[in-house]
Amino acid sequence: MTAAVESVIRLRMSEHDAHYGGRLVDGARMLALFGDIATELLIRLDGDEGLFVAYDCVEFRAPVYAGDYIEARGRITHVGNTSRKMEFTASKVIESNIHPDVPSAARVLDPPVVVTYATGTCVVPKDRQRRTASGTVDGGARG
Ligand SMILES: C/C=C/C(=O)SCCNC(=O)CCNC(=O)[C@H](O)C(C)(C)COP(=O)(O)OP(=O)(O)OC[C@H]1O[C@@H](n2cnc3c(N)ncnc32)[C@H](O)[C@@H]1OP(=O)(O)O
Repeated sequence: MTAAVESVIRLRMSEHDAHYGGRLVDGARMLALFGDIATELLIRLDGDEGLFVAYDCVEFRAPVYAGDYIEARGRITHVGNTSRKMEFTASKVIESNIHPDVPSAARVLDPPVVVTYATGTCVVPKDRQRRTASGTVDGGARG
């Protein structure tokens, strides 16, 4: 049996990530994080970066601003022949810009606020899968 495969990325949204009025971050920024999460999940499961074939659900549930700390998580929910179905969440764990007169004021969100939720499917072609029968990646195969 293959152990549960999960991945986590935590980072701060920078001023470069602000795209809209009020320093609002583009929703595509969260999808870029999910792409990196998916890549790690595939490397851990199959020893290959794979390809994202489709999102079947993307929900932007709360706004993200420059200065916020975001924790993105993902897990594989189903392993098919070449397909790997995944579920993703991005949560705001620290909120910045909370005081109109004190730009450095910020607070920890407990519990975190889910800002983006998505499900999707990635593909690793059979000839690129390097998972052994015991569920571990065969590190010896190259080229
Ligand atoms: C980790 C992140 C990476 C990226 O972001 S990469 C950048 C964006 N992605 C791409 O550029 C990928 C471009 N697309 C492709 O190159 C091809 O397209 C694929 C290689 C991804 C797939 O091509 P083929 O293998 O010929 O497709 P099939 O044989 O029709 O399906 C393979 C498996 O994928 C499932 N599938 C196909 N379409 C969908 C869909 N729309 N939603 C959910 N699943 C889908 C099928 O069922 C099957 O699965 P089963 O092998 O396990 O039976």
